[in-house]
Amino acid sequence: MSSKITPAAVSLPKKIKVGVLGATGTVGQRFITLLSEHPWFIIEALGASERSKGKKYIEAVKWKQTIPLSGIGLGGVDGAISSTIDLHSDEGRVADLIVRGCTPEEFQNCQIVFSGLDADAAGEIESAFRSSDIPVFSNAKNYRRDPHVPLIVPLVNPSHLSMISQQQRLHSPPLSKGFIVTNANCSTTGYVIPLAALEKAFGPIESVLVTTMQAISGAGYPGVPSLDILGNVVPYIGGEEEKIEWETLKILGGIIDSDTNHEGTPLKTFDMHQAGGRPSLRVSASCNRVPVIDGHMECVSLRFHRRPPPSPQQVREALRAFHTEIQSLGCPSAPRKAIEVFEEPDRPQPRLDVKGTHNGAAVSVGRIRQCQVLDIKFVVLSDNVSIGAATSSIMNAEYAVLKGIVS
Ligand SMILES: NC(=O)C1=CN([C@@H]2O[C@H](COP(=O)(O)OP(=O)(O)OC[C@H]3O[C@@H](n4cnc5c(N)ncnc54)[C@H](OP(=O)(O)O)[C@@H]3O)[C@@H](O)[C@H]2O)C=CC1
Ligand SMILES: N[C@@H](CC(=O)OP(=O)(O)O)C(=O)O
Repeated sequence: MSSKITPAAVSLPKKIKVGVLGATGTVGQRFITLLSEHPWFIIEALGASERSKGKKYIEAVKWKQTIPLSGIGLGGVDGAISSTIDLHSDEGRVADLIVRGCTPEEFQNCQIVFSGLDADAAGEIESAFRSSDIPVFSNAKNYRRDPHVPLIVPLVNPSHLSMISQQQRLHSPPLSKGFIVTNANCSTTGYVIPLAALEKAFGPIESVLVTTMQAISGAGYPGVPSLDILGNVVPYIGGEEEKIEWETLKILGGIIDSDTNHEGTPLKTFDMHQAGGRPSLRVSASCNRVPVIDGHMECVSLRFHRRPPPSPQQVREALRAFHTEIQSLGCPSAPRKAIEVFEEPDRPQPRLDVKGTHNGAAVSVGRIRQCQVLDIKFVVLSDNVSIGAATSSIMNAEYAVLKGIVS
């Protein structure tokens, strides 16, 4: 039985003060770009390592976004029309914020923090924020396997946020506001969205083969040395295949009642895609780094449990029709269409299609065809830094606000 969050009686959100941890990195910069246009969230504080602490943001960061940093405001934009500020006005500028250390004391005014922290630092820092009753929406891998931490792809399983109350209850001491929610690995996020659409339309998938071609920006800045990647393909990304194979099960699975704890309180657990007599889902991933700047491309072949399987045309229609709760609720960062389906035989392509028509918040699928070994195969393209990271965290937070989980 999957556990559902009941809608809270919340009125439309007021301005919410947010912080960004790891604000100088690739994901941190994308957070800032997106938050600066956000209708509800206002950037209150930025944090990074000791290397950056105490400097003005513009001096600490190697800014790599296409919008100039000097014109970026703090967000909370009514109507979310534009973040562009008048350079001669007194309005707050991200560029002038002083970078703080990543301690909860320095983020006390924040109602939410978004984390783009390096995984080497994220474990302790995110835990300290949670213990200080500050909600954390993280991109780092550290807590994805925690049995009480939701691993959320917002276009797939936002209802897993219902596990937050158990996480807070079991924390010592129990928490009223703090929690950790994680995003998935960027390659997992991209391909799990069409998988979810297909399971919704045609029932369980039994097996998946996925081969990734991952952009350099996935490795952060400065990332893979140019002499390793220019004119080359590197057929190994440490830990990536294991993450895709495991995370897919937690995301596509449900939440079930499990045991009781030593006090006799009933506990819930993630079913890892196995409850309700579903056949277990087997995933095999092969990951490659390719000389592309942004956009992870993935070739997917899969077999359905149902026989006969759906035709390529039925698959196409199901992907086009996929509509998610995040969209129905009206989360401001949700794409109008979750999946863009291409008919052209040579699309999607990273250089042409990575942003799509939804500023990187949706995924693109093309080349849907029959597979002679499994049932169906296709290619999926996702913006690894947007839907694969920052946009997903922001959508998770929007959902939590609308459900009254964050106030
Ligand atoms: N890039 C991508 O496409 C994706 C990345 N992720 C994950 O998101 C996280 C961020 O990735 P990315 O932005 O690419 O990484 P970067 O290496 O570009 O940025 C890392 C950030 O962490 C900060 N940092 C490093 N060490 C510490 C420390 N000891 N204390 C406080 N802050 C620290 C850095 O600050 P400073 O500048 O001061 O060193 C910087 O702001 C990682 O966990 C990554 O695995 C997830 C999905 C996709
Ligand atoms: N490893 C991914 C990005 C990433 O950081 O993944 P994770 O958050 O799962 O460690 C890539 O290089 O493209």
